[in-house]
Amino acid sequence: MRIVEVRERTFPIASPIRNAVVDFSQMTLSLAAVITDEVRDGRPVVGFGFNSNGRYGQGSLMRERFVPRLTDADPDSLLDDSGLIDPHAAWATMMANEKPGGHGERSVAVGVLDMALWDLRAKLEERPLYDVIAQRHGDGQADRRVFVYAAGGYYHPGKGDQALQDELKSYLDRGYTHVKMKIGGASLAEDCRRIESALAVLGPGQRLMVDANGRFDADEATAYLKALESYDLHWYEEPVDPLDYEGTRAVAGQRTRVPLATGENLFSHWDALNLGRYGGLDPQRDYLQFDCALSYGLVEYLRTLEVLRPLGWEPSRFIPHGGHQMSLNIAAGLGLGGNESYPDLFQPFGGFPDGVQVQDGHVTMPELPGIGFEGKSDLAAVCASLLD
Ligand SMILES: O=C([O-])CC(=O)C(=O)O
Ligand SMILES: [Mg+2]
Repeated sequence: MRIVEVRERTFPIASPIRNAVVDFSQMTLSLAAVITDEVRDGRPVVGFGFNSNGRYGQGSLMRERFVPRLTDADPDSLLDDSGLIDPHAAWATMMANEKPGGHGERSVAVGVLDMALWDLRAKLEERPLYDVIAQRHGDGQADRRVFVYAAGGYYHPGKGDQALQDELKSYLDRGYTHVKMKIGGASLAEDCRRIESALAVLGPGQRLMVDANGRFDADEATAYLKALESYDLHWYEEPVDPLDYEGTRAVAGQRTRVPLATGENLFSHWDALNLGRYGGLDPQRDYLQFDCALSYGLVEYLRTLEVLRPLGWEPSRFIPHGGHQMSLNIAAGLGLGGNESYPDLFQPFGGFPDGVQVQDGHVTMPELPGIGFEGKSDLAAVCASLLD
């Protein structure tokens, strides 16, 4: 079998919301289709992938470097002994002639293609990707029940505390137990009022995460932490710039009972390892949120898990950013702590296959071949549009 063509297109995922640092009025993503000459049920087998919110579409990098490397390669060099596409070999081919370090936007372009290659691989095996991952890289058995939390609580023009409460309550009504809201885009006093409004809806039990999107320096982040300590929070996310390991360490060293979470904007296993080495985080208390769709895909994510394990980080402390089905499959296949979800945002790319309900803060993965995109009809239609 061989890859005959890779198509990509940029799609808008714009939304009139903002966090502490960016608004999403111009947000886009790249969707890619890896098309093969393997025919099943009269149709070629195609793998799909896309990046999650936050880093925009990466079509030019794919067109100029990563796709030609795949399509120009000796087709046999991309296969393993079973004669099926090997995402690890394809990854090495895409990354030929790329220097180490400087993990900017190329990690997004490769992450999109890596996702499509894993979707392809699992479809060729006619199995759910979580099974492929569990067998090849986990303990052999996937756990199809995955914790998910609802991310939202953005700043929005004219949105008051009542609207925030209504939003968060609607997530609870849809089966979520934990919800996330933004902080750092208003004064500390206003954010405290918003947090209190949210907690009034949620009740006790550390059911609220707050996300500062890397907005603060260490002193501001620590001042926020002092105020946050009086609330019963599940975690305090990205208090400082993700590359500010010293700042992370300063916040983490305050010895509070508020867990920290970070990592969605670190894009390589080296960056992750540096966070683990120098960020002062506690593997018993804190959480890591690396998102394969932004950071070179599952091939690199496996390296990240591997280098952090000796520092005490078990897969259960990883809860990826991004709200996509790829990370749901990884969570089920490798026993991660769960996955983010955006119930009302970034559609049709986020979310779950049709009919999958959130119950008691968990979803149960259906048995669909590949990642499962074809089981979500609105997403399947967008994927299919790439093949017209
Ligand atoms: O607002 C964003 O950029 C998304 C984000 O941080 C998250 O989902 O944690
Ligand atoms: Mg975040």
